[in-house]
Amino acid sequence: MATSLSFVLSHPLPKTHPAGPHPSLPSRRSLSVSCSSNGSGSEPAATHYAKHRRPADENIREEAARLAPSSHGFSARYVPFGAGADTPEHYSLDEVVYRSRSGSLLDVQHDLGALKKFPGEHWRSLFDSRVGRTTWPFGSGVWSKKEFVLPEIDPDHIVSLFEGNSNLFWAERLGIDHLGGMNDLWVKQCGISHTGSFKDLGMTVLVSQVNRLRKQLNRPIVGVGCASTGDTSAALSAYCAAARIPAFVFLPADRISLAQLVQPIANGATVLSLDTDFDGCMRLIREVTAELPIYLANSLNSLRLEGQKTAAIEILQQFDWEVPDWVIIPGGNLGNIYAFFKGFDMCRELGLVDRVPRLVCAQAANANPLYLYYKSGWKDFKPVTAMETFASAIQIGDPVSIDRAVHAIRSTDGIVEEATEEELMNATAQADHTGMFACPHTGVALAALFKLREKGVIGTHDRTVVVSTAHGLKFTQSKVDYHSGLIEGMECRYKNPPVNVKADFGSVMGVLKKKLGKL
Ligand SMILES: Cc1ncc(COP(=O)(O)O)c(C=O)c1O
Ligand SMILES: N[C@@H](CCOP(=O)(O)O)C(=O)O
Repeated sequence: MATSLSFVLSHPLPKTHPAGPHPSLPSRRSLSVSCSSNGSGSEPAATHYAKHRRPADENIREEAARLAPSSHGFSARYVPFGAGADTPEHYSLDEVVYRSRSGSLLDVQHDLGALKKFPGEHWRSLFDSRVGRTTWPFGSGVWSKKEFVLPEIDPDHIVSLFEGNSNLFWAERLGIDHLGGMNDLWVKQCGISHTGSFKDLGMTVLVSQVNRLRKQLNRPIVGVGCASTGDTSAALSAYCAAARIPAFVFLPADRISLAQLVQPIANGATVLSLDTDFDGCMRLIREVTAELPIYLANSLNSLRLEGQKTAAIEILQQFDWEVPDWVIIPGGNLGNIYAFFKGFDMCRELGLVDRVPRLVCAQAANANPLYLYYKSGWKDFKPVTAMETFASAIQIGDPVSIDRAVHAIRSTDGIVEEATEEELMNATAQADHTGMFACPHTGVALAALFKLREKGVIGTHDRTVVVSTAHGLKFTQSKVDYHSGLIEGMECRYKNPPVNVKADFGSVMGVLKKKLGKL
């Protein structure tokens, strides 16, 4: 068991753990410790607090560098997706590699043996102790789980905007009014985030690793690039701007929202608006990154998913490490559904929880290759040409992570559901009427929930989490269209258009009396 001083400083242990004391937080960094843990479980006298503010000329990154070790025995590497711990093919995370020798996807494989030296209770206490702090880099919901994410990176190379720690709220009225009295319905607000989507969780990890490659290992990486339906590019641009790394984004012209388009522009990225769809942009960025030393930031790069999986760990944490029954996630390129699976499964494997929830992947009917594959009994996967959908960020017909998604669904006795344009827009509007401001992708997940409730698959008292993937404010045009009732072929049943009224007392009173009469 580790006994070095530096290890103890970066790994507070439960008091009862034989490996050593559990310095209460957050001031463990200012402990004037002069001895290492002796493994006896007794509290060394030296663990008295001297709570000093860091010197005025030192920032939190420098403070972390002074106090934290850069390595502590945990490690991770790339392996072909689905490979076991004994695989002969593996790569250092410092290599620039996106595919295995046979062309399959890669996965980040952690040394679970090393992590298992500590019981689940240790990890639960450690992660809980870091929530809501400003200690670098643990103020981030992603980096507060650093040992499960990128254990070997030096905190000094981390590029973080203190992402994560997003709200998981009880959707009381939505459950009662619209879902037959569901009383344990929750929404994980991954879109209430720095750039307005869950992509921040993955991008902090990917850009941090690039920062390490450039700064520590002097690799000639000239920038980072992605194809995007709007959210990946926004996150990439923000994190690259924070780290002074050039960003290159390939966007399908006229297929993303104005708010999403303006994000990379404002953050100083090189924005290429291309006359093709997302799948076309994806093909181009893969060709370009094979040719130029531009690092690929799409979720084909499995580093991203290491950050995204922390949203699943956060959900468990927010439920005091109780496992929900269902988690519903909208799917496009299909990295995120696997990231959630990985987060949940890692916690099961390491004893933080004893099972995983059932996962539902929700797709827009206009871009539903996973749904069709699922319906075929997993017999026949065919990419589709994705049609226009209000859930524009998931308008993807040839998802890169198809194999990862199938694994996630099958391993959790999961389900794939789809939502038509009318279903997703109605679900969004209904949720909004209960106080949310859901994006259309969240609408897809909500519509899937409505359907699974109607079919009786999800029960009234099942603890269910809907993952909201982006902020509704990025997609206001869809709401304007809906509430104007101007969408061709759509009833817009829950529309609530503004009333144009003459600015005189009588007219205003007339409108209000009519309205009050209906309440
Ligand atoms: C807002 C939003 N929701 C859901 C998704 C789907 O995530 P994934 O591509 O990982 O399936 C994306 C991106 O594709 C997105 O931007
Ligand atoms: N919705 C995504 C599509 C690309 O997905 P990625 O996870 O592979 O980057 C986006 O916002 O661009």
